[in-house]
Amino acid sequence: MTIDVRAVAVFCGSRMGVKPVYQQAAQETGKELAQAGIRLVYGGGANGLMGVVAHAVIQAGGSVTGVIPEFLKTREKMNEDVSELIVTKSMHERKQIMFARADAFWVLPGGFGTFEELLEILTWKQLKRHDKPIVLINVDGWGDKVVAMLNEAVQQGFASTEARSLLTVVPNAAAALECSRIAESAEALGVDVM
Ligand SMILES: Nc1ncnc2c1ncn2[C@@H]1O[C@H](COP(=O)(O)O)[C@@H](O)[C@H]1O
Repeated sequence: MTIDVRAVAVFCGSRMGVKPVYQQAAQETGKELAQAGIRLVYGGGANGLMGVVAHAVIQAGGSVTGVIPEFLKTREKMNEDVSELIVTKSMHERKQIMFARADAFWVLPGGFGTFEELLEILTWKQLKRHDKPIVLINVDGWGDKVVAMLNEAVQQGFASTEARSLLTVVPNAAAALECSRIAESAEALGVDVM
């Protein structure tokens, strides 16, 4: 049985990064979500890869919820083109709303903010605050060092192999979609695929 993932939160850079392949992957991700009828939940900005993903969803006829704190409206260039725009009072409120609205979390290339979002959602899962799929889309090896850092934490005895297995690493958005659905389906069946 496959359960529909209705909304995916995508964490990614508010900058473009240096390789064109990052933008291509962001575009592909947006298109993939729209074609699958899955709503994008994201940080609400028009800048960087965040803006590229949102634009690609909109272009492909999909739905987008942007969640942006008041203080970032200018800095991250609030995206007025989205289907639903939520302006929050704080970063904490933004995180809470994005968490509540998403059935899965996908991570594309990004900077410190993206790392923070990934680690927070992963540690919430480690602490059993949720059981939603978390998928890192490892565009052109971008995530290799992030994954190496997590593996090193296990090797040094600071994290369990079980905790490490809560993050799935895939090469592209099509694979992210597939494993998000498999994970949802397995949860419904009570099967442990992690
Ligand atoms: N400390 C943070 N917590 C949550 N989100 C954050 C934080 N710092 C920045 N962000 C947001 O993350 C995305 C991407 O940031 P990059 O640094 O470009 O990866 C952006 O929406 C930030 O507002």
